[in-house]
Amino acid sequence: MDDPKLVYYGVASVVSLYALTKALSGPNLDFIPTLGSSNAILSFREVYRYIFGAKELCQEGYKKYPEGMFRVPNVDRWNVMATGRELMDEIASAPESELSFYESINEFLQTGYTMGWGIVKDTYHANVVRTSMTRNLGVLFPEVRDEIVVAFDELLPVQGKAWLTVPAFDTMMQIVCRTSNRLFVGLPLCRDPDFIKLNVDYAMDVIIAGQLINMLPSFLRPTIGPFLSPRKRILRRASKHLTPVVEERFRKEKELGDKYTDKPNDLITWLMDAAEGDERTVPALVQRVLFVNFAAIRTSTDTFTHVLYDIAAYPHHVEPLRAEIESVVQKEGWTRASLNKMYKVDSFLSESQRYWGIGTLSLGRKVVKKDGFRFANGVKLPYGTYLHSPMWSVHHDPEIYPDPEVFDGFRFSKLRESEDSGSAKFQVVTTSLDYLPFGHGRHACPGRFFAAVELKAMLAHVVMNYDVKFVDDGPRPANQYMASACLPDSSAKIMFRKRQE
Ligand code: HEM
Repeated sequence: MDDPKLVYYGVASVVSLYALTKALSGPNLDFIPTLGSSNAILSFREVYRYIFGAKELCQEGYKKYPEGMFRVPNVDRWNVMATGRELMDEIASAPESELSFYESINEFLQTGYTMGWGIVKDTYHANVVRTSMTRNLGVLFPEVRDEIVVAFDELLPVQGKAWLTVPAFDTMMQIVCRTSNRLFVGLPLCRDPDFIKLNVDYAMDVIIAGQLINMLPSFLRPTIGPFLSPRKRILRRASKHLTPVVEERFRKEKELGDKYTDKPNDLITWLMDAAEGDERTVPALVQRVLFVNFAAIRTSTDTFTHVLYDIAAYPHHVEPLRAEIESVVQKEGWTRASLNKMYKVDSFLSESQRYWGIGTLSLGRKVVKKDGFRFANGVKLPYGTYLHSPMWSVHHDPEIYPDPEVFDGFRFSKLRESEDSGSAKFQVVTTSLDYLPFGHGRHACPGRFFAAVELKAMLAHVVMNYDVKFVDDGPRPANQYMASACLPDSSAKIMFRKRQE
């Protein structure tokens, strides 16, 4: 690219194509105020600001349009942001037939191509996670705890007083993947290196493939989409591990009928019990296990890496956390019920999610009602509009959270203790219009009960067994802001040593 003219023409074509796409596609939203220019070409500066971190742009709109709406430009479309409790409440409670969570997420991930059309058509897994998985968290807690202990021991073999340096994100990803799969597929598969690796790879590859497919014009997607998708490749790898397990369970079911009472208590069984029609086949069940892994692993790993950085960045929390955990465990041991009594542990996780969170937006929806979605205030958004709420701004609003720029790991436990009988209101799993890391309303994350158990047990394990610090006693590694994502630095290293008394 020595010729500057080529660069110029290249940039000019991309800008024109982008402006043309945005101007021609998408609904007319001229009546919603914009930040920057409302002209498709001139809004390019805001597109750039959006891509390199929606946080600041949305904060500007949140201040300028409280209890209202504004729109921010993404590369190929406008995103409408709704602020204020009333509008957010309407979004969270709107039916799927009017504001669709699934259409919004499926377009982002191109789910049909990246994870199969069965997942798009039938979302029964959400119910399985919400009901069977959550119901079993108490009885399966010893397994979750065992996997955490074994995984940390194997991945962090600290000795004496020596510090051990490890890549933070990759190490936590391994531990989260193993621990989650102890509940999903059980031993020994949850520890199989290839099974872990393929789930980790899939979690990363789906996002990339989804974005690439999104760049294609719709008419090319059916032809090119499958080639860009990692689905078949990963499904083949996963089938080697899972197909014999699922086949064996189908065989026993056929042979023993009602007498098949010693079914393993895991995700595979819960899915088999709930699946119907085409979804009750071996390949569909294998794909479904992969999908639940996708929903669980990246979200939980990013969240826990933030938590780990916070332990190192705000070490004055460690002693009070240790005192709380020690006192509860001495009386009751390690159980799900005892974890529920660790208010400070719960609070630290809540605060980390409030302060950083893995995204800066929440309540992503697409208007799918043919004649548009009308809010109670009379504003009507046309069919096809993409809608969000600026979560980061809500979480940093001083009217909602006093001193929002202070990281106070015990902010929520203090609120809980000040209410009657340890109110459920300030627990990490309780979603609200003021607390949105797991969404809110109809589609609030069904896996949050499991995620909370797993991440609190990991946090408690870390503070009870290790000292943690950044390499060279440096500062907290900077987050990576990309569009609406707020990701912890995934290349930073962190140091552990055996806890010194
Ligand atoms: C800290 C970890 C996690 C975070 C931050 C998180 C966050 C979210 C969010 C924001 C949503 C969308 C909610 C909305 O727009 O209203 C969601 C949906 C979902 N999550 Fe999670 N999640 C986490 C862990 C998990 C885990 C461990 C599982 C499974 C075991 C899971 C399964 C799902 C599923 C299936 C949905 C789709 C819900 C539906 O179909 O209505 N998530 N999650």
